[in-house]
Amino acid sequence: MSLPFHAALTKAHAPVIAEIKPHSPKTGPLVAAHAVADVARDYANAGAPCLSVTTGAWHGGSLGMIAQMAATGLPVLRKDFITSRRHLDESLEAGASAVLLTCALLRSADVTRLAVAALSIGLTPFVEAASVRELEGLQLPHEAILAINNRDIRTREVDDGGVSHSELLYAQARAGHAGLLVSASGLTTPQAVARAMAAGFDGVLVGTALLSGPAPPFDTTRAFIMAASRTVHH
Ligand SMILES: O=P(O)(O)OC[C@@H](O)[C@@H](O)c1c[nH]c2ccccc12
Repeated sequence: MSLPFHAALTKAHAPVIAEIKPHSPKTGPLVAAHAVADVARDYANAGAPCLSVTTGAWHGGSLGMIAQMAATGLPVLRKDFITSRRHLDESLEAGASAVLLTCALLRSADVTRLAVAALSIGLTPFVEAASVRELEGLQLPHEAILAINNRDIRTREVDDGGVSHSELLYAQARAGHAGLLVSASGLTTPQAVARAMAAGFDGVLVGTALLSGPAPPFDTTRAFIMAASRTVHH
């Protein structure tokens, strides 16, 4: 039996996790707090199967935004620095369907422990790794989602800063995890999304680009959704 966030991504025609990051440390304000519910509705209407929100204060987020976004009926990923069982319970109570576990913050044994604990209360663990070393020690339950974070400071300067990082780590990630693989962060164009899908990823996560484009979020999201549409194989 598959949990809601995992199931929604698995069966999506265009597996785009659309994220709201109210404030970007890099680009400044992206969404006013009062507009979170409206943007979530735009994402849903544009065809996103799953949503994500950064709840940390440094991103202008809050726990209450989860419920505002879950009101769309779509499952919501909580992105925050989650390091304890208490954070998992708090996420569930706030209405989340999935939680971020960041490899850079946790020992790999703790990633596994928290992933198992998340699943036991019905939350999908969304585990973010950014390097060969972080991937090496990982032992994840099959129902966890493994995301390659493209924002890796160590390679930012030698690649194009985005999807090529996912392409480089794809084979290792696939070999180390039997479940879903997502390319996350730094996907700035629909072309980058198409490349991640062509590389073999099961989905993508996009935040800033949906909110900072010249067009309204609905139109931008449509373009990213089209780029992620799965080609039908016979
Ligand atoms: O806005 P982008 O480049 O599409 O990236 C989103 C997301 O991955 C990023 O916000 C993120 C990655 N890891 C995190 C940990 C906490 C909060 C936020 C994040």
